[in-house]
Amino acid sequence: MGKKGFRGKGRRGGGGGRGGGGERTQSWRDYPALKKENQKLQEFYDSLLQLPEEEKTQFWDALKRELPNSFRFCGSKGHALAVERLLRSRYIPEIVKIEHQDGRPVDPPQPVSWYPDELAWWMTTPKNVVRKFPPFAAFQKFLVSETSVGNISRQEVVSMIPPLLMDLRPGMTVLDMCAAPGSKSAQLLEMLHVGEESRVRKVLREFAKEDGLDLGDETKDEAEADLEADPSDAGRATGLLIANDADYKRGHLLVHQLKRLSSPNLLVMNHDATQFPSIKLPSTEPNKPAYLKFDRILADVPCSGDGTARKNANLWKDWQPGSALGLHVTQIRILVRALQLLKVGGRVVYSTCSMNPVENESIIAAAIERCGGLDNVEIVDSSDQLPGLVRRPGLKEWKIMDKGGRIWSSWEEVEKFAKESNEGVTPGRLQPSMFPNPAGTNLPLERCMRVYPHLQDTGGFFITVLEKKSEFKAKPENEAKETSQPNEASENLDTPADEAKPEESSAVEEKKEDETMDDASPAASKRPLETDEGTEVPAKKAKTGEESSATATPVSAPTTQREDRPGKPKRNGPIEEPFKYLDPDHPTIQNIKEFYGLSSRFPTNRYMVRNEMGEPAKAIYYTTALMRDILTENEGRGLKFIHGGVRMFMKQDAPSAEVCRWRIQAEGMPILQGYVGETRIVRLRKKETLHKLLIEMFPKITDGGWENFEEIGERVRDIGMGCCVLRVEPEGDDQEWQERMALPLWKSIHSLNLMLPKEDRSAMLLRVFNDTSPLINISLQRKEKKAAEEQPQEEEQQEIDLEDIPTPEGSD
Ligand SMILES: C[S@@+](CC[C@H](N)C(=O)[O-])C[C@H]1O[C@@H](n2cnc3c(N)ncnc32)[C@H](O)[C@@H]1O
Repeated sequence: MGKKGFRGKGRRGGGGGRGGGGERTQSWRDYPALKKENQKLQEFYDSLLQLPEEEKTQFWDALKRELPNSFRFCGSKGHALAVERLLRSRYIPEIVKIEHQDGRPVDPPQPVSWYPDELAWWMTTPKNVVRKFPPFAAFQKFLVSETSVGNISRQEVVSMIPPLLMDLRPGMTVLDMCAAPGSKSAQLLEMLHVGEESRVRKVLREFAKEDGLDLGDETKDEAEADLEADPSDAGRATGLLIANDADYKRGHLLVHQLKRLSSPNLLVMNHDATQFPSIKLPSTEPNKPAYLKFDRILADVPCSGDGTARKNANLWKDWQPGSALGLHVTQIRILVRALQLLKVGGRVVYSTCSMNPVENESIIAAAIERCGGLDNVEIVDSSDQLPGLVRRPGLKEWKIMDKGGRIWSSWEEVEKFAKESNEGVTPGRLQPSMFPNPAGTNLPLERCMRVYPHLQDTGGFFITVLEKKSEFKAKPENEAKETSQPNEASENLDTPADEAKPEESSAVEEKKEDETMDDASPAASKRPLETDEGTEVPAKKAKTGEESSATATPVSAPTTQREDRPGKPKRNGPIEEPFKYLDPDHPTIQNIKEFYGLSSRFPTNRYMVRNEMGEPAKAIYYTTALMRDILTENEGRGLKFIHGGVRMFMKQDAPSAEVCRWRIQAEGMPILQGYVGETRIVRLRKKETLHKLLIEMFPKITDGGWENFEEIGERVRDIGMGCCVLRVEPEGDDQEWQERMALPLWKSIHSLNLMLPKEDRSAMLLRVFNDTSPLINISLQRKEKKAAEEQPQEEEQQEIDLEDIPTPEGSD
């Protein structure tokens, strides 16, 4: 659709807001188009893809058009579906009223046909039009608000494909090797948690029955819950996702993105994936160390990213054949390492947002060759997966464009040229593994999957699913090369590692992160990952290539813990705080248990803090049992863990000694709430009661203020001070008032406060009440009123000080 004009009514095109909104007609104007031409790029793909003339035009037209706007509903399925319902019922009816300037109606968002459960959507109106054009304002607000709280992921549709081909199931151990900014990791994490909510509710119902409590009829969801899907931890998800990125800053972007999913099953690491270290597990046999192997690995590697030209317009001027050539060796190493780390029977999904075979089919062929061939690694036929997704088979024959733009069909041709015309020197950056290997023609490379922009109006993408058939000892790089194409004269054989230096190879600009943190960008690494300050390298490179796939990669020097490397400058960023688990008998844990009446069924040996002393100071985290084993077993081994665990309790100033100083944090609430005793529970049923608690911060309950709280009034008047669980159990038929939740509520001497970050309050106000009014800080209003008076009363002053403290933003 591109840059066409639009017209529509006012700023409230999609509804929303209790405030005003004009009825002006608005139009969105064109802006000067960037020149989208690159002669070498066109020459290369015309020669490589050999598309029929008509299709060739469609291919280039699509690559030059602006990308459709796409997004995915995320989080637990029930919640994601609730947010998706709002799109249908509240926003689409308004979007269809918007018109192009020529009177054509705007296409409303549509579900992506091949994405399960209609959770992925797209619309032809580009992102920047939705962002800037007033009639889309309410819809844009919805997108931004739900993105900020983690219910929507603004993700390019092709980037959603790789996780869907992983056949990932709850309970699995999963590694995402190049994970930042994290949209695919988010998908993987959701898959690990599939069915958890209903499993947990079913188990809690069984516990209640054992305790002689009647919870009424089983819900449909509970009746359908499959406890066997992940049976060992009272319905909770036991799997693990390690999201890794070599870039420290992008690693933290990853943490920011994924923290919103509040998963105790997520560990974020910061390693070069070509040398991803072996992770120790508690051993079950004496003198026989055990190491973690993965069921599933995603290798969404750094690439030249020519498939993203629709949204990275700079690619048109920046594209150089050398960008792809320079990443080839790193990509092979990452894939070989992935195959080594995999369990037999496990799957690696390899993907790039490039259409260049030197980053795709040649990597698959070279990695299989280095791992010992098809007996050890199979290319999985995924043609029956994702029906509706139009794709093309992988190439069996291809050509390579050298740094200077000359196109070569085979390594023999290169060798001949080097010998006869170029004084034995190979043209820039070429090497044998880049070319179709005559010895490897039996590889079913047609099982690889190519997605081109014109097939269904997307970016370009490449995906291949590999399965490990048996353990192997990977061939060293040189040996693999010599076996395939020996050539003593080639300069490349002498300097293969140099070719992979990412800082040389990334001609592509790293993607500018906008508020959506959309991915599918190339993001090739921009600095040396394998050299400098040897102590930082977690696993020796030579060993990585040569070891058996079953063997551990040793860690060369401990670097994780603060005390290990005092004052040492760090390649990747500051050293992270250590992870220390608390003794279940620790007085703080005992105090928490007592105050909240926590059931003894809830595990107490998974609480962790992040400081050298191992004492609860600011936050207490909760992790799965597997993560605890990993973090404790690998302490001091030099592994760079940058995030793990969900904040379960936060330190809080309390109004008296009897009140527990550890409030339950919102992100830990879904895990813990079913185990909290009745003494700390408040049950809310009416929509308007929640509205009051969301919009008002610190509403007063003394002096009869509790009477304004409807069905919870008496309960909040009588319950002891401190943190309690507000169980939201909606009643009535309102479709937008159906979702059950548990939220932390703090009771002070005079007031109440929902312990939610402001952006969560605002997002919930918009979602449940279609209300965009600003929050009202009652405490602040009172404070201002008092400041206007001459002498504030001492007791009142004290109340304000106490109430000013318990806001989650302030204390996190
Ligand atoms: C294409 S992006 C990954 C996108 C990501 N999978 C997603 O869906 O959001 C490639 C990532 O690889 C990282 N990277 C580059 N070289 C790496 C290496 N040797 N090891 C691990 N990560 C690397 C980059 O920092 C970048 O974040």
